[in-house]
Amino acid sequence: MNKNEIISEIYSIILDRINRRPQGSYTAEIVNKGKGYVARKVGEESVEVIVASLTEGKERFISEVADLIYHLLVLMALEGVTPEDIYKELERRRK
Ligand SMILES: N=c1c2ncn([C@@H]3O[C@H](COP(=O)(O)OP(=O)(O)OP(=O)(O)O)[C@@H](O)[C@H]3O)c2ncn1[C@@H]1O[C@H](COP(=O)(O)O)[C@@H](O)[C@H]1O
Repeated sequence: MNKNEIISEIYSIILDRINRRPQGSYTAEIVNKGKGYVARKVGEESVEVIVASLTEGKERFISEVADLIYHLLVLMALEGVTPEDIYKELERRRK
């Protein structure tokens, strides 16, 4: 897989899980608990990124950043916001 496309690929898989809600899908499990639950997971993972940065070292930091990005993508999907929307906003801000 092209590394530059991994965010879009995972986002597509997340959309599929939200539409189909298959058994055994973690995405389906947290989405079934509601947007508030997913939003709180984003908050929880953000705190874990901070703790990893301050006390736990690089490997743990990488793992927690990946967890945060995944949960953010789920929340974005529930908001109807795509990675392309975020890329556009970042592009607009670029100096
Ligand atoms: N990238 C991820 C990913 N990163 C982290 N996680 C899950 O996020 C959880 C991490 O949260 P926690 O540490 O709080 O663990 P937890 O205690 O199990 O979570 P809670 O009970 O608190 O909700 C773990 O259970 C991981 O399995 C992910 N789950 C799925 N993906 C991607 O999403 C796709 C769809 O996954 P499914 O929905 O499981 O099919 C997969 O193909 C992956 O690409």
